[in-house]
Amino acid sequence: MSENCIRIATRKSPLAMWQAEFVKAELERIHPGLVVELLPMSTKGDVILDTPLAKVGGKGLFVKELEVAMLEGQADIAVHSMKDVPVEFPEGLGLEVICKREDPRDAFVSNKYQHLEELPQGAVVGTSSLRRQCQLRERRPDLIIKDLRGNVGTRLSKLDAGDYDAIILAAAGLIRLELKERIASFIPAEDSLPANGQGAVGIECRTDDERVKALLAPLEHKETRYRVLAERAMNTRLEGGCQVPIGAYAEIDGDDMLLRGLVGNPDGSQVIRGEVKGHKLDAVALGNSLAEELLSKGAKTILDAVYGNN
Ligand SMILES: NCc1[nH]cc(CCC(=O)O)c1CC(=O)O
Repeated sequence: MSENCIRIATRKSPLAMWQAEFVKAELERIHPGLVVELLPMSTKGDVILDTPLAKVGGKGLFVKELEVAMLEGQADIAVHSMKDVPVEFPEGLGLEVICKREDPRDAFVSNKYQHLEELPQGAVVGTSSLRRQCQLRERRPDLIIKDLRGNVGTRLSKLDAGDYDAIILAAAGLIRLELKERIASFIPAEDSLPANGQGAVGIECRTDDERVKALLAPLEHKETRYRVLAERAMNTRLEGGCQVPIGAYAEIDGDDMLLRGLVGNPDGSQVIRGEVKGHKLDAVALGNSLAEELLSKGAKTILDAVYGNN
């Protein structure tokens, strides 16, 4: 591949394309003369759109094809929503850069109501995220949760068609796609603890590609990396697949990190919460210790039931 070119493997969804274009623009701005090309691809996760994600199973549905492209040399880097990146990378690939985080909160989107609290008894809420479902049901067992899949645009059109009273989406995706005005209200982390990595974009590349790694380095955002490291460490220790509602959210103030986590049942009948505080440089240790705390408080029973380890 030419010395002065970088090829980005990306999914074709508008959000994935936005993220790839963002990285392209940043790289071209920082390295005048560098040519950055996009290689848009379909992934298994894009193809199986009519099955609830929790039932599709298998990790990394949205990244595998991109990784093959890098290993085979058709592409140099892949840009991912950190939320969708599996904890382990194939031999020869690694997550070189984590970019500055967008708003990590979940967003309440509705054409009729401003806030979650305004929803009447039995209102229909769209989400396919077990994490969001669990936290909604915990407070409002009366709500009817209906599955909602597809790209951000598809989800909004299903809301507009009247299929739901409200839907929950990541604020970051809406903001990036210039759809911020669709957000009726931001749901505070206390009420809907975000998924690990939500709102952060990561860049994967071949671990031995020093040329590409040097070009990518200026895009790294340290604070976001510590936060995402802590959140992912918690998830990793819990072996969090997509069948279990798990939330993990780290914040940094100076050198201090506060990491909050939860594990629950999809129906919200059991929700286990915990938090740890420590130095941001101990992000991974904090994630591990929070996972241990959650396991000892009963998360183990929930996980065993879901994974059939009894
Ligand atoms: N699971 C799909 C997905 N992956 C990343 C985002 C949003 C943006 C982000 O978290 O960076 C979304 C959509 C959503 O959850 O509403």
